[in-house]
Amino acid sequence: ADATLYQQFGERAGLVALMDDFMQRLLADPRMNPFFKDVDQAHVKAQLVDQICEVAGGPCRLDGPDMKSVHNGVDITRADFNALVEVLQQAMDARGIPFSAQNQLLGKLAPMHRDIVNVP
Ligand code: HEM
Repeated sequence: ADATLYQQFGERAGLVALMDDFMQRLLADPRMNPFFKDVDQAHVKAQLVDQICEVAGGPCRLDGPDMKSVHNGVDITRADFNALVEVLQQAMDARGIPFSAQNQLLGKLAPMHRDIVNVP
């Protein structure tokens, strides 16, 4: 059978490694650093692992506030959203996640912009 999306991300261990690298890249990116430098990075990474695991069809559930509540304390533009996606793509490339799997995940995350982008 074909590998599931969750399997193509290396299951939970693969997602933990991906989110560790992603957070390092967010902090290293001058566009993203101001958003993430002062947050509880370990917590955000752990929540992202659960969320992506769930979105990719794995056996996890994100337990936390909805995306609108999480992000409404921060001003986020469409350009900010696109920059975060770009950094995520770099992290996925670095881990050798197949392009088609990357695109499937991004297709599931993209509609969340409606709840996350809150500045015109
Ligand atoms: C599809 C895109 C995104 C997803 C799936 C996502 C998901 C998440 C999740 C799961 C959390 C942790 C929530 C919790 O504490 O329970 C979080 C927190 C956060 N996100 Fe996002 N996010 C996205 C886009 C963005 C963008 C574009 C920005 C800003 C450029 C951003 C900034 C933040 C910040 C600053 C926090 C920490 C909030 C805090 O702890 O006060 N996120 N995000």
